[in-house]
Amino acid sequence: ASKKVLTLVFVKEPGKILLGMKKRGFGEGRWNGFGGKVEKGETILEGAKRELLEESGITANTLSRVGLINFEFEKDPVILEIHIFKTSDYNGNPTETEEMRPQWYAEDSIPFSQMWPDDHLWFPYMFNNKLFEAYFLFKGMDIIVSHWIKEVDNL
Ligand SMILES: CN1CCN(c2cc(NC3CC3)nc(N)n2)CC1
Repeated sequence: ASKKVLTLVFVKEPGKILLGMKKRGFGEGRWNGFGGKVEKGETILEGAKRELLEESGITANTLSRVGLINFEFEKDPVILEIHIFKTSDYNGNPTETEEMRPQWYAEDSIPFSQMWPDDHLWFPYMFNNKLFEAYFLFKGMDIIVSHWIKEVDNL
């Protein structure tokens, strides 16, 4: 199996979270945080900040770690390793880009039915500031065959 390292960043305000509607590509039609691939010559953190800026117009001054998830798909050798961050220390206003249409959501009305099916399982860890590691085995893009989530002290 091979591993693809990806990032995912959430922008937070008290009681609110910024989500983006993915307009094309992987995850199109689902609300999510902002992220993408980590390029050669950049750290995961640099990649996360770059993708946030490219996809939302927001510059994160500091990112804090939220969790680490490995996703596997039946019959597919490529594992996605997603490094998840959040920020509430940032500059700029959410701006629609070719990739994403940003919108603020109250934390108690997240549109989970229009998001990846794993999200409602690990979002509570993010909201409760519990650092976590997780693994999900998917069948296609909509069915979780198995998963685990554990709190960790550090990643
Ligand atoms: C660069 N992007 C970041 C977001 N990402 C995913 C994936 C995901 N589930 C996996 C079954 C697909 N769940 C969330 N929330 N985000 C895909 C790669």
